[in-house]
Amino acid sequence: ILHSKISFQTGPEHWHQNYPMAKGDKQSPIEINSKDVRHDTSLSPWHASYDPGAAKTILNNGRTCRVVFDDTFDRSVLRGGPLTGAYRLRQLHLHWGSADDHGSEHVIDGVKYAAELHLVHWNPKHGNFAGALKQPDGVAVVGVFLKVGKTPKPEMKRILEEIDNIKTKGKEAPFQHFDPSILFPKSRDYWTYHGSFTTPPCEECITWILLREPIEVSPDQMARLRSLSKNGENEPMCPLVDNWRPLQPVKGRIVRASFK
Ligand SMILES: COCCCN1C=C(N)c2cc(S(N)(=O)=O)sc2S1(=O)=O
Ligand SMILES: [Zn+2]
Repeated sequence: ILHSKISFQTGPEHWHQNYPMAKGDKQSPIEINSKDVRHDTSLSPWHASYDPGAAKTILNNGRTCRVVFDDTFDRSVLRGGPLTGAYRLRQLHLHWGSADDHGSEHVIDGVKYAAELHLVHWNPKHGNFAGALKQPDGVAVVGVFLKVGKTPKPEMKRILEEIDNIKTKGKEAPFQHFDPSILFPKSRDYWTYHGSFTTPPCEECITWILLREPIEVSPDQMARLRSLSKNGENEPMCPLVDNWRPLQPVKGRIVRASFK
């Protein structure tokens, strides 16, 4: 019998076959080892000034849960920190695991968090988002770690309540009057380094700003995230979990810290 084995080579170890950047020397995510981090006193604080009216929709694209914002003008912007100029907020999304002991993309001194929130901003000096992807200073992503705890952030509720309306791939729902800066932890401390998208085509256009202090989510909120399906509504339910990319080589890059 001819064993017709169709191997769908879609895993992260195969991305480079279609996206050569995936094997570049500035890939993300990476592990942050505090002993190798350099405290940079010249790093200024970062500031987000977001317009709640810029929030538009929330969707399940089969790979993550994403909130999209109006980025047609400087309406919701990120400034300061390692950045020059104002970067426009385009979307936020999450990466999470099938259990609480893993799920984040970046790892801090061996610690994997249950999830990682990414707020994606782009530099309007490059005209549009597509143009920004081609520039080393084109995109800035703020990463916020999520850990499971007893005092969940009430503001996380808003995103996770919407999840019931976008259970399957392709589902989109209005998501308005939302200021994502309410998701930020108290401390402004961050690490920053130059890296890439953690999904294909893996362009190396991202200034990563990873917040040191995690925010808390409840076990129920994590269960909701894990109740999303990778498949469409007329297909079998396939839990959308473990949508994180494995660690990539640091290749001599310096990670700077805004704190001692
Ligand atoms: C409305 O947005 C259209 C483009 C959506 N994007 C697609 C990704 N896979 C992606 C992954 C990103 S990550 N995990 O490196 O932050 S940022 C990003 S993104 O470039 O913002
Ligand atoms: Zn991401």
